[in-house]
Amino acid sequence: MRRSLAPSQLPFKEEGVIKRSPSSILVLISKSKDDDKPPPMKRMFEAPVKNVPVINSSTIDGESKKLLSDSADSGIGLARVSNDNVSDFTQSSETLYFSAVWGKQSNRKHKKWEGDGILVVSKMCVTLIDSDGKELGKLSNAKLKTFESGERFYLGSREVEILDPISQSDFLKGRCFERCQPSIFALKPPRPAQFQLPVISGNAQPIKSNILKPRHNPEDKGAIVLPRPDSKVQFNSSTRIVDVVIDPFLGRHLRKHQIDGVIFMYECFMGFRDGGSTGCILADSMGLGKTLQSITLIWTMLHQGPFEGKPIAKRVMIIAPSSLVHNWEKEFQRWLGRERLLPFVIDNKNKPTDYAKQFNRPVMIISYELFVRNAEIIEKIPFDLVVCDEAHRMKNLKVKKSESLARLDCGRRIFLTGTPIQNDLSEFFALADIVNPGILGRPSAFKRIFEDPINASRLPDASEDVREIGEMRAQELNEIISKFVLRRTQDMIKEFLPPKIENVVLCKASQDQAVIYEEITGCKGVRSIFIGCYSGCAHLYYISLLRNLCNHPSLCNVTGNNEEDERDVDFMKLR
Ligand SMILES: Nc1ncnc2c1ncn2[C@@H]1O[C@H](COP(=O)(O)OP(=O)(O)OP(=O)(O)O)[C@@H](O)[C@H]1O
Repeated sequence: MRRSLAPSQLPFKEEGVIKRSPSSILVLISKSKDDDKPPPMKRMFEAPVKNVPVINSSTIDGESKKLLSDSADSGIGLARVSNDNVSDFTQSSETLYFSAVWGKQSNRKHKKWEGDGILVVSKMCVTLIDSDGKELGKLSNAKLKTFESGERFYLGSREVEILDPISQSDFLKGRCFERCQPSIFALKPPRPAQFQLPVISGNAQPIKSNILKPRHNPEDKGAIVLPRPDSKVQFNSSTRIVDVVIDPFLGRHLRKHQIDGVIFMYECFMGFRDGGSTGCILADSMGLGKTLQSITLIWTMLHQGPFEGKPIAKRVMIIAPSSLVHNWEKEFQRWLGRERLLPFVIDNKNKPTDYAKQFNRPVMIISYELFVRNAEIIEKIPFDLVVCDEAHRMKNLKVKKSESLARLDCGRRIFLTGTPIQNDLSEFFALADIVNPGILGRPSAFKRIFEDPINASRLPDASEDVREIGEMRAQELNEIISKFVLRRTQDMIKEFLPPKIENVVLCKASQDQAVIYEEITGCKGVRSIFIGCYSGCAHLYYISLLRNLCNHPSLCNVTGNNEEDERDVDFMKLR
């Protein structure tokens, strides 16, 4: 989207001053018996009579005139008239796209446009879409009119001005829509050095050395050095850059994919990746060691930083399901030992207010339930990093934990989850929007630009066009999310796992199980499934009933949903 052409900056143009692009005029032609008559005042695709000139064959050169008349002969079609090369789109099925601005119809000279939009001009119709992907109006069977930069026309109750052509690929990928906004949390520059009183001679401090040493030697064998800020990152030129090296105490345990994961999280955390957002989702599948990767990053950030070597984080909060809170504590102990870092675990005795008062234990671990209950107090603690384990719990933006988290004044957020997309893309949107506010745009726009076209393209009866646009949008979405989402599968740790051994052990059914089994398999519903004439969809119901029976007969709860089956299976006999 061309922000320089924001509606507020585009007043209506005065009569006769519309600038015509010298290189390209696009003409939409519909052969009609009215074509030779002057257009009535408020017909679709006609310029407002007062201030917008209508392009017709008398306003263009000879060659173009020929093209127009040729095109007009063949009915509805598109023609591009160009000064240097003339190409005929009359028979073409090509769709063309333009950026545009739109507003209410009015004759006021200095009116502000209400919004940016996109015009989709196909052979048969012209559609105006707003910058959120919402269709604002459509015109089919358009009458003879022209398209070029600066051209204005009416579409329904709106007036539209064409800006520039958009490439087909930008439209198919959804790039022309307004969506990616940078995170609201900009990278904080290092704090300026504190003012120091001039000292009396003789008591002068030794001159600070210009060379700062990294905490661990980057030259050591096996040293893991994190990336330095590059030219994309803004910082004061006098700031000294120091290598950040992972503590070898942890580094020697890290597997290759874990090193990559720590580097990825570090780059996001520091805003070094494209887009500059500072949140990320580590979506490695189960067992890849997301906890160790997070602990490594936390430990590094608590002691080091690339700018003047100053640590980047002073306080870190880890939010986890209550069943995993002590697991986190144990993992800290396992990898760092209590003498290096003793996390502050919030429970009935230790409150967030106690954590806020002390400075020796920088890492606070809290369950989601206690986090929500203490949200108001926690909001006042200046955390530099928040890590959320099993973050798919935030798949709904309206639940309290999501709302409380979104309110935290800490832009450095790391979400850990093995299942970032559980059911649909709107759940993923919620995660992304909390971790990097605004990165996927507004929810309604995301739905229209990505979710709906992608879902539509996966339906079995999707047309070729629908499939193409869905695939392109999916590709584009992947590209956007790859900046802040990292996912690896268990292939990464295959080499570290012992071979899988499967043992099949057959167990004889008990007498009760055998009787119930006969009851179930002999009932009307199951019999009709077996002979293939069951019209309902109770297959899964019976499968889970039989699976429960294998575990224990008392799990066959017949007071379930399916009344018909309940009547059919006479479990009362068993009691
Ligand atoms: N480099 C390593 N060397 C040895 N053990 C490791 C290493 N990385 C992780 N582990 C161990 O593997 C186990 C699984 O790790 P972890 O719980 O972090 O996985 P995860 O990705 O968080 O899985 P989940 O999605 O189930 O939470 C843990 O017991 C952890 O201590």
